[in-house]
Amino acid sequence: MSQRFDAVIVGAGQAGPPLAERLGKTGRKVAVIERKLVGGTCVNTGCIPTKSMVASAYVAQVGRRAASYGVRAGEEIGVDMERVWKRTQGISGQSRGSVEKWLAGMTNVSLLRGHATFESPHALRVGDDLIEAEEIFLDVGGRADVPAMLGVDTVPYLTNTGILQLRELPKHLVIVGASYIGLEFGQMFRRFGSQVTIVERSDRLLPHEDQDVAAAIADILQGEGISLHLAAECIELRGHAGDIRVVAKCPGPPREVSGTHLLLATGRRPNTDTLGLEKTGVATDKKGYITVDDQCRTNVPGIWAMGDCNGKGAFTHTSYNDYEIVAANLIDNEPRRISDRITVYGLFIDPPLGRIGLTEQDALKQGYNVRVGKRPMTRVGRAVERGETLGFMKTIVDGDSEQLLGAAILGVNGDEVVHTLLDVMYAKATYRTVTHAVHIHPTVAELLPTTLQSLTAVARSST
Ligand SMILES: Cc1cc2nc3c(=O)[nH]c(=O)nc-3n(C[C@H](O)[C@H](O)[C@H](O)COP(=O)(O)OP(=O)(O)OC[C@H]3O[C@@H](n4cnc5c(N)ncnc54)[C@H](O)[C@@H]3O)c2cc1C
Ligand SMILES: NC(=O)c1ccc[n+]([C@@H]2O[C@H](COP(=O)([O-])OP(=O)(O)OC[C@H]3O[C@@H](n4cnc5c(N)ncnc54)[C@H](O)[C@@H]3O)[C@@H](O)[C@H]2O)c1
Repeated sequence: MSQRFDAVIVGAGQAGPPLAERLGKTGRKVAVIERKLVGGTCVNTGCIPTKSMVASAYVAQVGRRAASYGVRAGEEIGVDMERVWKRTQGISGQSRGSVEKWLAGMTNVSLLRGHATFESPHALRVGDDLIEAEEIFLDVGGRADVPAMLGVDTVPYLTNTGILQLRELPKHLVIVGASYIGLEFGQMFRRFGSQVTIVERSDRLLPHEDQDVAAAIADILQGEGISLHLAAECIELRGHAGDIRVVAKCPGPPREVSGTHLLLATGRRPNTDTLGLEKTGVATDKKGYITVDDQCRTNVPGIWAMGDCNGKGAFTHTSYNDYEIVAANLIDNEPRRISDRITVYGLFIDPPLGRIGLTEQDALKQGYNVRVGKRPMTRVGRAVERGETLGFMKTIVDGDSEQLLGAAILGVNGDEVVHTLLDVMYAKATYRTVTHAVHIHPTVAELLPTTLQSLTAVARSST
């Protein structure tokens, strides 16, 4: 059967549903095509389930430290993975249900179930149906990228999807990849009670972060008993379920770690390989990310790409912002641009890292007159009162314009506190806006003015 719509959105992740609502309200007849679970990665296998599990892991950790707060916690802390799983599935399921209900209530919007592939630039096949539209918006997201390691075809492994279904605690979880996914899962499973080993090919954690930030994160994780094996390349997988070995064959002599379970957290790839893009002429880069301009338009008129699949961001907030950019330009005649976006993300280990703008190393590379203000969390009253003093606050300022270039807040509430500085950056105000502001006592944010009053010049060679 052939059906005609004014607009079709492929993928009901973070950008698709809000755009459907806006387009439907303009009077367009809209179809949203989803092949699997409404809500996409974030709701079902990403942010929401992982942050729910991070919360369980946090409670376990606080429980272990209860005596230091003068609290008698009773018996030894134990984690019931079945209940952690049920809680996580409950939260994720509730969120998915909300998106389903939201979509169902939208004016002029139909949800079609199935995998969409292009037949031509303005026609998509979904099962037996041909869906045609002048405007097509791709929000197809991505999935775990599994490298072609030796042994990967025979040795059982988990990705972010499978690990969320574990209902028993792994005795020893080995993780390949020490970035967002590897570190968040690594710390939470350690706190649940697993032995955890993380194997990473770079010679330090998080090479895109400043050295001091990466080193502090390594200390935090090692302090909880996580083993880090860095500079591990040419990885070969060996063994079988329950007895898995990860062998790094270079550089230097082979090094082997073994465990009961294996998580591959080695990056993501876009879901563009099964879209039939070759029938549209839509350009992609060599990794398969759809090439878009500053308004999320592809090179083919009438086709847009939003979210993880365009490679301009890899977060829920960047995907949602892509929707805002498309809606602003297409519906509101407002020239919003991807390039106006300031880098912002959290790494949800505990304590969390809140990051905005440039790192110190990147600011120096870009030739700024860099000034850095730093303060350890041991000198933040609120952190001391809470007994959570790991990490530090770091602010990076351009000495010429006095504008904030970036910040890294690794510490209790760092993921929230960093927004104080982000909004000042969006306002293009100078850092003195923060130093002149009166903040609530006792909070972590109240020490941002003091941190900014301690700015010192950084020489180019210091990173
Ligand atoms: C473990 C993990 C934790 C994360 N934690 C965070 C976090 O804390 N904060 C954060 O900001 N980001 C986080 N992310 C990233 C975040 O989940 C993604 O950036 C976000 O979900 C991207 O949204 P999207 O709409 O671009 O794509 P997705 O959410 O992936 O949605 C794409 C949708 O398209 C559907 N689809 C794909 N191809 C087709 C097709 N051909 N036909 C029909 N439907 C199709 C898919 O089924 C999917 O539902 C995390 C990711 C992972 C994996
Ligand atoms: N807090 C958050 O916002 C959050 C949380 C989880 C995931 N995410 C999103 O998910 C995406 C994917 O996260 P990720 O951590 O899987 O990927 P990533 O691309 O950030 O990091 C992959 C890591 O694996 C290492 N690696 C890759 N191949 C390897 C190999 N063959 N051997 C050893 N090490 C190898 C890389 O050096 C890198 O450190 C991120 O881009 C992020 O946007 C975000």
